[in-house]
Amino acid sequence: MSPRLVVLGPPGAGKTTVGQLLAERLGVSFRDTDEDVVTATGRAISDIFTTDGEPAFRALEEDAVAAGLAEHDGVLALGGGAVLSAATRERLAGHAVVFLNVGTAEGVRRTGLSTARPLLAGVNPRSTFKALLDARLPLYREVATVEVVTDDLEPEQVVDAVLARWRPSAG
Ligand SMILES: Nc1ncnc2c1ncn2[C@@H]1O[C@H](COP(=O)(O)OP(=O)(O)OP(=O)(O)O)[C@@H](O)[C@H]1O
Ligand SMILES: O=C(O)C1=C[C@@H](O)[C@@H](O)[C@H](O)C1
Ligand SMILES: [Mg+2]
Repeated sequence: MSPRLVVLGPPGAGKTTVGQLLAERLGVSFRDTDEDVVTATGRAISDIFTTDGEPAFRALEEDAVAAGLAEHDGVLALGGGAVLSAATRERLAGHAVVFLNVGTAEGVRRTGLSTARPLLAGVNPRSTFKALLDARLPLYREVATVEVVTDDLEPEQVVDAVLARWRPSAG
């Protein structure tokens, strides 16, 4: 079993929003590794980050991604930092992987009103977001088979762009 599509990108790129819409359009189910970590631990992601630290969250996330890739046949959204794991990047080889990109200004705008994102909770979310994006862009691109820049698109338009460019050659 293998996901039809894996969706990744930075916070606010729309992995959850667009991933759900993509699943609806394709008539398949949606799964989100952030949600899987919350379900498995019974804890909020911000609590895991604050109490146990980021490495503990990354270990849980790596397991959630491996399980999702092995068990899920619909659309699988990964946490924004999942690509930081070399093991995860290796596991993504051969999958249809959509990179939803978003620039700093729009990414901060979309995530700015939420306190649920521990990595962006500091004093300067803009510089934090930019640093995160700079560090991760090569990693997202290393594993992606399709990239869509979402800044000027509504979620349904992002879905249209993904479906227009994704060729389901792998089934
Ligand atoms: N293309 C878009 N245009 C406008 N708003 C968007 C778009 N995509 C997502 N949003 C909005 O941005 C916010 C963040 O979207 P979403 O939660 O889907 O991002 P995410 O990539 O799953 O983030 P995270 O990494 O934190 O899980 C939501 O309020 C959502 O409605
Ligand atoms: O970009 C990140 O590192 C994160 C994104 C979210 O999806 C969550 O996985 C968590 O808040 C960390
Ligand atoms: Mg999400």
